[in-house]
Amino acid sequence: MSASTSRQAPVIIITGTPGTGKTTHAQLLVQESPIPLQHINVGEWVKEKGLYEEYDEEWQSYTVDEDKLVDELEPLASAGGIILDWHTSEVFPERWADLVVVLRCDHTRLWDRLEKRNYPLKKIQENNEAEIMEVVLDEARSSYPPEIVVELRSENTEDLEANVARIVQWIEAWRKNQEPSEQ
Ligand SMILES: Nc1ncnc2c1ncn2[C@@H]1O[C@H](COP(=O)(O)OP(=O)(O)O)[C@@H](O)[C@H]1O
Repeated sequence: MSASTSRQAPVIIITGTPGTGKTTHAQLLVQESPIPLQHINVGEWVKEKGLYEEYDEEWQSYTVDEDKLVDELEPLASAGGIILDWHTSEVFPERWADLVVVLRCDHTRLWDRLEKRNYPLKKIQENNEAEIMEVVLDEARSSYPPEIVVELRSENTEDLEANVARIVQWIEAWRKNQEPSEQ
């Protein structure tokens, strides 16, 4: 049920606690992918397209209008060839997803990355705790079939390069699998 046979290119969800490296991975993947992929930084999309209900000053984040977001993304997901980069995944319907990558990072390293981003202390603490408690991983595992959910470490550049190479291999295999149904 996960992969749509009519799609010419897959939908890849890259999720993980803020700071684990989703955007960094997505950007490199766009460069390395054997087929064109559009990187959608969902948080940025929400802001640009006004797909939110309100801005929460205390948490310095937007309360997303999930129905609007799904409606906006539906045509792109149906066509395929996108990377959805967001810290939560359950809002994306299972039928969209061909691969769900969950990035993980040591929590002390994550703390440093979020501090550099000038996040308020409360937000750093919350994200740090979420990473320790595997909140994003649990969410992905409870939203998608186990065979399409992959947990990858994102501690350093070696990890980044190895992860992207692995996703590229997965794309090649996905393409091969699609061939018989396209003829
Ligand atoms: N695997 C990695 N190796 C080295 N630095 C990384 C890695 N992943 C992320 N970073 C760094 O951590 C910071 C946050 O990365 P980013 O991709 O913006 O995370 P996210 O999109 O998950 O919030 C950036 O400064 C990025 O360069």
